[in-house]
Amino acid sequence: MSDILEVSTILEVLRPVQDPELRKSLVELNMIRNVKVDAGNVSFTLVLTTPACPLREFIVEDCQKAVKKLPGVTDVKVDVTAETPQQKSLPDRTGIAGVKNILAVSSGKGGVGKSTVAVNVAVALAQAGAKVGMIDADIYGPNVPTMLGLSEARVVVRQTPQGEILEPAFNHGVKMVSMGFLIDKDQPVIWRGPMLNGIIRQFLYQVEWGELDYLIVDMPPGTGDAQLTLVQAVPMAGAVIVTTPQNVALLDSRKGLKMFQQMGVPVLGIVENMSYFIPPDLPDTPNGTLRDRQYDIFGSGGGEKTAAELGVSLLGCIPLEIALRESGDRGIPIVAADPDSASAKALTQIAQQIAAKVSIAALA
Ligand SMILES: Nc1ncnc2c1ncn2[C@@H]1O[C@H](COP(=O)(O)OP(=O)(O)OP(=O)(O)O)[C@@H](O)[C@H]1O
Repeated sequence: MSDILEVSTILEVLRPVQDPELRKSLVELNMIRNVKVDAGNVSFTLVLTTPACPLREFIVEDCQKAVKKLPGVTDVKVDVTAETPQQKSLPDRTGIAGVKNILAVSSGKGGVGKSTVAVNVAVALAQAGAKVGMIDADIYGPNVPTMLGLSEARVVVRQTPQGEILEPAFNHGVKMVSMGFLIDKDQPVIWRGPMLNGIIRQFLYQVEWGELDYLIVDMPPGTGDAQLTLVQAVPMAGAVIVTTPQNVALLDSRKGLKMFQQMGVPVLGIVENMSYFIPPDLPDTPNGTLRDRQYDIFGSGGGEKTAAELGVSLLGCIPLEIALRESGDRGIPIVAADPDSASAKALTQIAQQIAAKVSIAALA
């Protein structure tokens, strides 16, 4: 039998079996390893990110069912182990020359303020003296150019002996390329997998980034193929997950966290956006200004609780502030437009925490 059953055949039948939470192939997630075939006996290792995975029995059963369908298979043995992100090696990912740390800013859902956080963290890091680049990979709503005051910018393509090189746009101390530069704002775009992968690779490897301390990637929301392509392409120093108090406990953030962990990318922490509301322009009262008041519209403490449950840090909470939206629309990020505002202070502290966590992770 051993001459008919091959390792590649086993992997082929296992390919449709998905991680139930991420809804992605176990084979593509590199969770199936060490496949062995001895006559009709098949064995392999299933590598989880946590030994306490509540769905492990289901996953094992799905794998066994898939392999047992193959003619000639008499027994399927699945060894289950867990590998923490730090233990994972990244043999197939190529770094970008001159770029020290690539960071992903992601969210489970759209509209939670992911781009706002990514842009302000980038500008805050640049204000602190770091060399910073940004890739706006949000195919659904590439709004980083507007937020950085670069909505009219276009990438310049230069022909070099090594091929095409893109010159990034630059403002507020940040170099940036965006999906928005490539598309007509009024035309809906249907990105096909290979085309999107090509552009992502071009943004990573064919941009004149020069020396960068941080390259921040504003990811598309969710955990789809584009996200997977990005995390698989380059070695990322860490990921930051942005959420709102209402979404914080939802499966979306958990899924994002799991995707990064599964792909060996350390999750630096969660940012809770729109945590509370600070009313503007309210009169002074004998007991101080009403501006000092904060309204916990969506309740409080959710981010902290979820971060603790998921075993990651809460990097900070950003208030819902009209000035933050206005500064984004005007193309002057709040950390530059009004550094003393509550949201700017929160964002600057978040940037400092990210920088600290990246350097600690680099020493580990
Ligand atoms: N804390 C906040 N206070 C006020 N407005 C905010 C805040 N955070 C984000 N916004 C506004 O909410 C809108 C959506 O934010 P943003 O574009 O950053 O979200 P996103 O998660 O990147 O969305 P998408 O997935 O659509 O790209 C923007 O108009 C932004 O200015």
